[in-house]
Amino acid sequence: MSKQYRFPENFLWGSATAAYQIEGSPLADGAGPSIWQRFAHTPGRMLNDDNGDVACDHYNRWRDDVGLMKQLGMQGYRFSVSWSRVMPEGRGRVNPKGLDFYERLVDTLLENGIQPTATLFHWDLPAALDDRGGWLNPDIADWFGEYSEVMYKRLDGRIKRWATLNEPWVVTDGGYLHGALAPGHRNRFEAPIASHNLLRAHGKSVQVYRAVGKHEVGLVVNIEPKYPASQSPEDLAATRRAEAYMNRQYLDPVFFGTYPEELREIFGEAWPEWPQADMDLIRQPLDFIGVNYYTRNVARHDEANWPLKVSPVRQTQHTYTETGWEVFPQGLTDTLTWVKERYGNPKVFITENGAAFFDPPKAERGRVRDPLRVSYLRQHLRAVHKAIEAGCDIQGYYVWSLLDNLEWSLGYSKRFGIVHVDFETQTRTPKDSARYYASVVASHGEAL
Ligand SMILES: N=[N+]=NCCCCNC(=O)[C@@H]1[C@H]2[C@H](O)[C@@H](O)[C@H](O)[C@@H](CO)[C@@H]12
Repeated sequence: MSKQYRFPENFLWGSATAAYQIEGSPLADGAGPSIWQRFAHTPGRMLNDDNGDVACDHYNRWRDDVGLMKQLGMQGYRFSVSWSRVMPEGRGRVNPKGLDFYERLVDTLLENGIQPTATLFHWDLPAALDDRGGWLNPDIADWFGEYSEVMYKRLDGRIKRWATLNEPWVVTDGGYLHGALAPGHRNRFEAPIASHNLLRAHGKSVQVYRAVGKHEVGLVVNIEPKYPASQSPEDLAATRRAEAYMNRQYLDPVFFGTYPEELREIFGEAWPEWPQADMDLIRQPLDFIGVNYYTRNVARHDEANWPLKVSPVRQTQHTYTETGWEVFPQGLTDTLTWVKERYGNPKVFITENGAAFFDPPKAERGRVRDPLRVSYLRQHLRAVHKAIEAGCDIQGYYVWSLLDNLEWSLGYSKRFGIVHVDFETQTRTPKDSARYYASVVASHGEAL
């Protein structure tokens, strides 16, 4: 075996999913609706009118899915908790059957030697809270703190690593600025408020964890490195705006207590003055940062592209995935070294990395060949190793995703899983990429 890809002894190899994308049964056993339950049942919002009523039926098949992770040798599993399954109205009443579901899942993961990592909010806000303004209502920081306390008190210790939020940028950009994701708003004035309240809620949750938790809590962000299409002043400024908007908007407040100045430039009159008390709340010390990496962006100035005035430039020399993302593994190394240099080499887990390539709706004689995904994983894991060799404190990697699942408003049209799901029969079939990833895990990276 080549020794060139040696990973740290305690490096954790896992896979990741999210509640609304895999569980199904969104209203079972006393669960309340989330905004994604509402959004997915709103005509015209979802490709092919797909929804999460069944998804991967993980709510009923969770034990077999843990068995699948065991079979693949997974050491960790990152999942998300459906807030409205646990608290149907988002605050106040706790639904014991909702809590029981996650407790059984966690106990079974532990019995199988798999470390659970839970994300408290992965986009599926309780609909009852959205009725009260959702992320636009400043009270949501306390609502999220209350929900966090329920989860921390019940499961901390068995869960030793918590993430408060998943990708506040996507929630804001998709849910409040461009409207492609729930709750489907398109408002330049709402987006900064929602984004700020997401960070305030994160800060409140971390404060609660420091009071009742004994292990680790962090934040998961998507980072997409920006490269200028040219060295023209316009393209360089556009690249800086895009980089501030997607990559610094969340980590700067958390690490420095300040927003990037470009945000006022981008949002203009729609960017409020934020109280110092808010910035102090957001700036809670964290135990780790989760980085989700998919692709890079080559940015050019585009006066017409509201409000960022930036557009991507397609790179013809590289492969693109089914979601239209360039395969660019060097961007992962660049992202990890950028985080190290800008934020003082914090402990990082790559909490999502993967790709959608075309896979058939059904396996053929028990096999699903996905060479492009095998190549994607190999290249990106090598990119991680390169960052580790550059001194980055990377402590784990979760492939997105364990299962083919509901790709939000793109429905079931995009398959990210290393395990194929036949959505007619719910049959799971490990793809070639699952076998490859399992061999990498078993060899602790040497099979890369
Ligand atoms: N150009 N461009 N932009 C790329 C920006 C990526 C934004 N989307 C994500 O990161 C989502 C993350 C989410 O956690 C998961 O729930 C989603 O299923 C995956 C796959 O979509 C990724």
